[in-house]
Amino acid sequence: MIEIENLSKSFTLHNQGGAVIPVMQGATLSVAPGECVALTGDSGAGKSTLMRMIYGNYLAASGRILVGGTDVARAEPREILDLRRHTLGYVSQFLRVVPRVPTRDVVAEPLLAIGTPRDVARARAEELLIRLNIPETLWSLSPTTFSGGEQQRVNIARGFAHAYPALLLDEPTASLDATNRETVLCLIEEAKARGAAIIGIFHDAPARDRVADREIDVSRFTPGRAA
Ligand SMILES: Nc1ncnc2c1ncn2[C@@H]1O[C@H](COP(=O)(O)OP(=O)(O)OP(=O)(O)O)[C@@H](O)[C@H]1O
Repeated sequence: MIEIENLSKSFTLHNQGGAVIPVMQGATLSVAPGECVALTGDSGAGKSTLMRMIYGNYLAASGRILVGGTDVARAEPREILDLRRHTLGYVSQFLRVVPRVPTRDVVAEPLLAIGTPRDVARARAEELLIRLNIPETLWSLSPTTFSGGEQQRVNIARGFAHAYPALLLDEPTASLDATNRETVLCLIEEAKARGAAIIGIFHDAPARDRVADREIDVSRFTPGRAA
């Protein structure tokens, strides 16, 4: 479902004389449907950078990133948007809040975007909001004023609303209480059971051990570092 071959990436620091910093070299990995692969490695190894390249936020210098047959490294912006709409979900660490949109619609939006009937999309959104303990009194409010933890749970609900065939999870259990953490782990297990290919970053080691089938140490792709 996800196949990454020989991926390299450098950052050009335009505000520092155009210095070119290589951060990744020869990254290769694949994730099958129903499998969860955890990215590990020290801080600065390149875990988030790899995830952002898979999502099409960062351009790769060379290599291939196949997600459901689309090469993200070479895709047109329109293809990337299509891929994100139908195939590839990304639960980042922070909710990007659109002012004035009610929480229920923030969560339902990925389903509405692919033409799901409004009542079905709303029912799924409500199911997730209940599971993630967002009180019903908040559903009609914009999450702009929510606490950090509430925003994170809305973000997770949104990320799991549509049954994406491929899913990127950046620290999905970070700073959650035990009950909500358990719910997120169950959502990941359910996504695997329906065949989603998942790549995750989990600093929560017990969570990683529970849901990940394999670990890939990204340090082995860091230029100048031994694996
Ligand atoms: N936008 C950027 N511009 C320049 N350098 C960057 C940029 N983003 C990341 N880097 C560099 O790329 C390297 C990898 O960073 P990345 O955030 O992917 O590491 P990480 O493994 O996710 O670390 P952490 O566990 O601390 O989040 C680091 O050396 C970082 O300084």
